[in-house]
Amino acid sequence: MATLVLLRHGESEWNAKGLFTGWVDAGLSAKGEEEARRGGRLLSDAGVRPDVVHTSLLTRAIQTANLALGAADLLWLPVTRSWRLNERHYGALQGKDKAQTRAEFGDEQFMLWRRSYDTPPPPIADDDEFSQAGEARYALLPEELLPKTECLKDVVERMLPYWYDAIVPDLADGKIVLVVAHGNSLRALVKHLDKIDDDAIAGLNIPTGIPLVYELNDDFTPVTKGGQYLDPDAAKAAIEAVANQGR
Ligand SMILES: O=C(O)[C@@H](CO)OP(=O)(O)O
Repeated sequence: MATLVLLRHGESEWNAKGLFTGWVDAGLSAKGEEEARRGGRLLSDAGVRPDVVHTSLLTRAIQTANLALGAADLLWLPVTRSWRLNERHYGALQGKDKAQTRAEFGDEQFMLWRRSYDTPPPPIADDDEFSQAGEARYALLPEELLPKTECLKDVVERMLPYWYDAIVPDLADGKIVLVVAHGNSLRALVKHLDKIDDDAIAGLNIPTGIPLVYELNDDFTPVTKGGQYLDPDAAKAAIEAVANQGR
């Protein structure tokens, strides 16, 4: 049996402003910093002590990992980072206000872009102020792999190689693995773990800063579908809030 802990970063400055964020490198808000610390305390209170950590390359996930690990007195843990755990690239919607986008394009189109499995937003132009073209952080990434937009299906496809090549080997070694990532990269991972179908995944939202613990069987399938949030009541309220963004 193996233990996997998923943690979405705390509230970012852009979450607080209601903007589509994607690969834009927004930092945590003061509330998000506190959520991250609380996530670390929830882990230690529950006696869940990760052995290794995986994060995306985005500041809000890295800050969250650091704050949570600091609160759990685990800042010394080995950490590996990958672009494959990044948030979904939101294409030309990056930097746009969610409520305004919904008002302009209507509820159906807004939800298609936000939660459908295979409809990506329009691609972002390289000269858009919110494009990642030329960012030093992705200098080692071949140009054809740097997304200009992604739907959740694209995220599943670019995330799974990291799951199988980097995370599963740690789990197979008997390590408790903490993955600190994003709303949509974690939705992609949960879709895979819980075998959620392409339509039903639209209804799954992940709250900021609350650890989600999965016990896994020897074949890395969940013992209990959906795992267990360490603060289920807070998770329920926060999931509702994520679902209602832009309204
Ligand atoms: O803007 C984003 O990048 C994501 C996560 O904050 O938003 P949404 O929940 O709308 O997919």
